[in-house]
Amino acid sequence: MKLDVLGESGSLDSVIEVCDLHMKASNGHSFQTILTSVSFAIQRGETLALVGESGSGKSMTANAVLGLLPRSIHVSKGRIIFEGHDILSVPDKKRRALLGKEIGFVFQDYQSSFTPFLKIGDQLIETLRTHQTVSKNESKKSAMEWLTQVGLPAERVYDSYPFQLSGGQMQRTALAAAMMLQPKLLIADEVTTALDVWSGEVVLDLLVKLQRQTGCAVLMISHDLRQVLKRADRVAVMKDGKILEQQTAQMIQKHPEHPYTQMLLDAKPPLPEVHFASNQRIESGYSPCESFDRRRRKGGKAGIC
Ligand SMILES: Nc1ncnc2c1ncn2[C@@H]1O[C@H](COP(=O)(O)OP(=O)(O)OP(=O)(O)O)[C@@H](O)[C@H]1O
Repeated sequence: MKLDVLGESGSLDSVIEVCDLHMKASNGHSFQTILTSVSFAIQRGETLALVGESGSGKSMTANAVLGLLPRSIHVSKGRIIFEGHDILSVPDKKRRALLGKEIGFVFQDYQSSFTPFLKIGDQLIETLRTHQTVSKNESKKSAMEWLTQVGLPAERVYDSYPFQLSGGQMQRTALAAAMMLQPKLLIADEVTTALDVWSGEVVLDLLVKLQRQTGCAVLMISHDLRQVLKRADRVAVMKDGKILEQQTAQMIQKHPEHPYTQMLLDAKPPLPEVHFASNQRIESGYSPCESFDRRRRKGGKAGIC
């Protein structure tokens, strides 16, 4: 079902529109409201950040877009329009076809992005061939190109098992896997949470670089206002399942309207300067972020570089 959303949203350029979304959670006896009247739209090439403290409803909003809500949670009101399709009412088969191909996603838990006992290259090929009619050789070429795009030594990562990659490398590989299908919308949910600050900054810079190259829309989810102010075009500040204010990143920084936004701004500590170019390849030895990442994961997996 393709909807004509012009007139309701006022724009045909929106890749995604979330309209008056309400959600409730059930504990088996009663319902608790977890999201109230959440609305936003993201245009092509634009990044909207949902920012707020833990439990404010950021991930559930993203999960609703992805159709990945837990059984205990349901949408009680509202619509989510992706490229003219109301994805809350499209058949499961159609939604599964959209996922990955047209809506890419990278989550904070990079470990679960890959099957542990399959080599990265095989997994990337499978992802590509699930969504596109391409030969194995073409898939390999494309996978290698995208691994290079995220600054990784493509040959070695392609031939590695996930356990042979550091956290930063895994998250970059997950970004490559999401972007190689050239989605119209990328959802990046707390992609830096499991990384050290340095690796996290590199991954976010790569995300911005790839977005500029492909022109996709990005829904960036973070609890860290300082991270998103550097990269988002617009910011929606969430608390207790509601959007308190939604403005350009510049306006949020200079003229926050809500006291809670001001509190988040006041609370932010300065970010350390990262002098690692996001597109820099790691030819040999560990990059500072990978070394740091290895140290952080005591007795962890050997990095591959
Ligand atoms: N499986 C679940 N069943 C019932 N309620 C849930 C479930 N998962 C989350 N919630 C509730 O939904 C609300 C929104 O949670 P959500 O995970 O979207 O918050 P968040 O802003 O993404 O937080 P975080 O940054 O910690 O992930 C919270 O009140 C939370 O307790």
